[in-house]
Amino acid sequence: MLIEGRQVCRHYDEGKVDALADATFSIGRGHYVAIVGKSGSGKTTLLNLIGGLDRPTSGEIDYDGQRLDAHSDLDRHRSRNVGFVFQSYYLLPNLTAAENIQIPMFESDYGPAERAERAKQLLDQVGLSGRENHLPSQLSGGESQRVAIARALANAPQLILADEPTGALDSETGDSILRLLEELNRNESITLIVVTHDEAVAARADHQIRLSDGRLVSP
Ligand SMILES: Nc1ncnc2c1ncn2[C@@H]1O[C@H](COP(=O)(O)OP(=O)(O)OP(=O)(O)O)[C@@H](O)[C@H]1O
Repeated sequence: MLIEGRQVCRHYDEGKVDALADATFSIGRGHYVAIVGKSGSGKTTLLNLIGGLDRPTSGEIDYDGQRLDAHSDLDRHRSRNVGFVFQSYYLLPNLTAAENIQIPMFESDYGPAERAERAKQLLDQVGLSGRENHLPSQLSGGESQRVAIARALANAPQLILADEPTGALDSETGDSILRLLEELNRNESITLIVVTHDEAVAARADHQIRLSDGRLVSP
């Protein structure tokens, strides 16, 4: 298994809010998994724990056999292993598409020429050839999300975590974004975890992790 969680809990406000309680789950290498549930059910909380953006209050999460806990280097986990895609893209408005894609590469050993070449290749890969110098304001929502996906791929991650990646897009554009993520999963064996409240989106994944009030429920 690539990711294993055992009795993972995340409480907020000194235990008054159980965002996630006793979650035990496993996700295999190369799998395509949806984390699905209503608003407030704990989906983003679980995704953030897997991605090392947050730590559990109790319980254990192992990534590729390494414990993600108070002693582990979560910065390293995030920059080496994980590509993040969010509903609202989070592109920096004053940087071009190519510059946005290069941001995570500063955490790796790429030199300037290699960074520029890699950004160009990644733009080609997400279907945006020739848009290197476009600013985010010059891109549509779907194009912005493609740039965000290219940025997620910057350091060749094993895992993509996508939090409502189609939430801000119309259904046709959303479908094309899901197809792009699914191609990366299928063709490059990147493990793909998509958070969604939309059952139709969840049904596209091979496995579902279903949450209700912070607890895992059987399908
Ligand atoms: N930083 C925080 N402090 C206090 N409570 C929080 C915090 N973050 C999340 N929560 C609470 O934890 C619960 C789970 O939130 P979470 O964002 O994981 O749900 P979600 O399923 O992703 O919801 P949505 O689909 O609306 O984004 C909610 O009750 C939320 O209010």
